Amino acid sequence: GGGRCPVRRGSPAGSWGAGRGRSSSAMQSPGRSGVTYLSQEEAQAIDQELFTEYKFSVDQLMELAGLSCATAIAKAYPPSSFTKSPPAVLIVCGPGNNGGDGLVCARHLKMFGYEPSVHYPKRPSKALFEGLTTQCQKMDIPFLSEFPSEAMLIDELYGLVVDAIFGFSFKGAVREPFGSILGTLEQVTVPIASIDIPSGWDVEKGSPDGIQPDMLISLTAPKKAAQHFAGRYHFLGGRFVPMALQQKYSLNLPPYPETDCVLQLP
Ligand SMILES: NC(=O)C1=CN([C@@H]2O[C@H](COP(=O)(O)OP(=O)(O)OC[C@H]3O[C@@H](n4cnc5c(N)ncnc54)[C@H](O)[C@@H]3O)[C@@H](O)[C@H]2O)[C@@H](O)CC1
Ligand SMILES: [K+]
Repeated sequence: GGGRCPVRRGSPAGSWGAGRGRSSSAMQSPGRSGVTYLSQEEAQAIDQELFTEYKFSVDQLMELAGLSCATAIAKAYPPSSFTKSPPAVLIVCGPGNNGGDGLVCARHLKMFGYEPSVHYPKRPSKALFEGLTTQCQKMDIPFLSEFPSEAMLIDELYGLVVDAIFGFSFKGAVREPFGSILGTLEQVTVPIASIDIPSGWDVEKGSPDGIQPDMLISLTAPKKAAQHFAGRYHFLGGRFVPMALQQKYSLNLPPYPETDCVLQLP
């Protein structure tokens, strides 16, 4: 592991749909390639609006989000790129909806021919998460009761780690057991694919000392922290934001190709 490809930066800004919709907030910042990078507050406002105004259920969007993540992972790390067969993936799930995305992602990865294992140390007692857990268990996806304490062990057993610990609601100093887990993940050499936000990163400012994922799958729209992402693969997923909502928040999302649920960002 170790060697990472140089980042591709500096592609022309505003290459799609620039100027569409109205600018709803002076806080927004266009990232490289024109797509808007959201503040934490904006991400949470869009989330709320999808549920309250647009009447989506969490289950629906979580399914689409998790499927997007598994699809993006399969594009960046096809099973043939793993040194071992079947391709083993460790998915670490946190206590909120980001962790739920991870459970859905694990289930789809299994369907795609991967061998996922899940570590899920803080499980909310809600029917949604219990259901997602049972679905995984019934598909023979193992749940590890202990997190491997040595990074080397993770490197030996898995070809990829999926970080589904925290998403856009993360705030403050990391509490246990996630501090130790992230400390170990900082030392692994196999690639890390982070769902929505690299966990432990400030949602807007990032974290130079935190984990450095090789892949980031931004859901709905990238958050400001994504501007500090230096890994090889940045994908957009969660192709479920209605056009009126895209326009209200001036998301300026690039068009997804054909029927794809993910899109690689420059
Ligand atoms: N709005 C959207 O478009 C969608 C969002 N989804 C996912 O939902 C995520 C947001 O989910 P949530 O709002 O549930 O929150 P998160 O999953 O981001 O995290 C919140 C959880 O982490 C805990 N937490 C926060 N700060 C912590 C700290 N410093 N130390 C330890 N624990 C901490 C909280 O107590 C809470 O349990 C998104 O990032 C995305 O992955 C998808 O499931 C569906 C669609
Ligand atoms: K994450």
